[in-house]
Amino acid sequence: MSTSASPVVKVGIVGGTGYTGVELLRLLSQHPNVELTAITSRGDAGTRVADMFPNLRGHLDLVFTTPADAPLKECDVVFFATPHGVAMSQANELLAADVKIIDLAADFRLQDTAMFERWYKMSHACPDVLAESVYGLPEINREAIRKARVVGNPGCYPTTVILGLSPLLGPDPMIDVTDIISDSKSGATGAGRKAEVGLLFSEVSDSFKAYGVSGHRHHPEIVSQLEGLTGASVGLTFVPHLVPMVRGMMSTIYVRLTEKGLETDVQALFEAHYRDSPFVDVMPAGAQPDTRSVRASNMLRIALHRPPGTVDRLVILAVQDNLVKGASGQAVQNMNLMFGLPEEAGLSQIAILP
Ligand SMILES: NC(=O)C1=CN([C@@H]2O[C@H](COP(=O)(O)OP(=O)(O)OC[C@H]3O[C@@H](n4cnc5c(N)ncnc54)[C@H](OP(=O)(O)O)[C@@H]3O)[C@@H](O)[C@H]2O)C=CC1
Ligand SMILES: CC(=O)N[C@@H](CCC(=O)OP(=O)(O)O)C(=O)O
Repeated sequence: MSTSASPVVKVGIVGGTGYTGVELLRLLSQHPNVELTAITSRGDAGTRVADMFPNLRGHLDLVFTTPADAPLKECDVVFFATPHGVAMSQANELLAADVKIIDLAADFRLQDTAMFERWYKMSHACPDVLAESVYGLPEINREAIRKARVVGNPGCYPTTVILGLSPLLGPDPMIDVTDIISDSKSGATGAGRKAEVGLLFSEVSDSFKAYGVSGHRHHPEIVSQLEGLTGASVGLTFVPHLVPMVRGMMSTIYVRLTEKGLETDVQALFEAHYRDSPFVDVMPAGAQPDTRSVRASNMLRIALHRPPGTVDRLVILAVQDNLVKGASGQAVQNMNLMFGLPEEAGLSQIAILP
């Protein structure tokens, strides 16, 4: 990285043709401190990036290269916008060349290798690198991310659930941590750009369904982070849904307040907790955040409700763009911290309405 008054970070992206890859390209091509150096595709090597993605015409003059030909070792940081298992196979080689790594997949999210192997059906290629990696959720791990060489960017659902609950946790939590319910919904880009019958327009549109109810790989990721924040066993019912929209994610989280929580002004608690977090907006009590209000921006909006019918129920609404705060925007936020840049650099986009 150059160290002039306006430092420049040389960036490589493995997996530039997918949805999170093109979102990284959109954000990084406008970032004031980034020089995009390498972008890979196995199937489209030789194609100009702006020919595949016309939104980048005039902003990016690069050609896809194969991962083997890409000058990844000349970069300061490489983003892996690839399926699970790709980043860990190249991590040691890149680290030896002094290249930092941000993985958008799950190779560096679960510290327990047995748990990783159970959920992802592959053995971990570099447990030593996993042990030094940092879970890339800046709002809970900001200082550790600043010093990290390897960051495991969170899954999209976990970002909404963990940030929706984090102010309520700690050794003496405000909620009953044994009984948390998250009813979560994602747009179809959450499943990536791959060709699959279940993702066809005719299958997804004009319909609405739950999936992964008996087990989803984000469940252990969320639980392990919540347990780290509270130091106790967490009981979570997590039900993801696929909704007929392109981008956007919403988690509706149901909890029961403890005596301590009932005595606390939870609205003030959330506002104080996120006062210095530029990408978490705690809306006024009773507000109704919608996914449109965060579309294409790195913002996660939260609102708290105390619905009638019980004395201790708190409902937390959390919305984000799954491709931005849920993936590529969060990855850029992590890069900013790792390179001593302002956390908001390149991430000031306001949501698109309508
Ligand atoms: N979509 C979302 O909302 C979110 C996704 N994620 C995670 O981010 C990662 C990327 O997701 P997404 O962009 O949606 O996925 P896509 O399926 O849209 O894209 C995957 C990309 O990886 C490349 N690729 C596939 N296999 C390999 C390989 N063996 N070596 C190198 N490159 C490879 C493909 O490019 P090519 O075939 O051209 O080489 C393609 O560019 C995934 O791990 C996903 O789970 C995380 C949070 C949210
Ligand atoms: C709608 C949809 O299918 N979403 C994906 C989650 C996307 C994501 O964040 O997943 P990773 O953990 O793979 O990074 C799913 O449920 O598998």
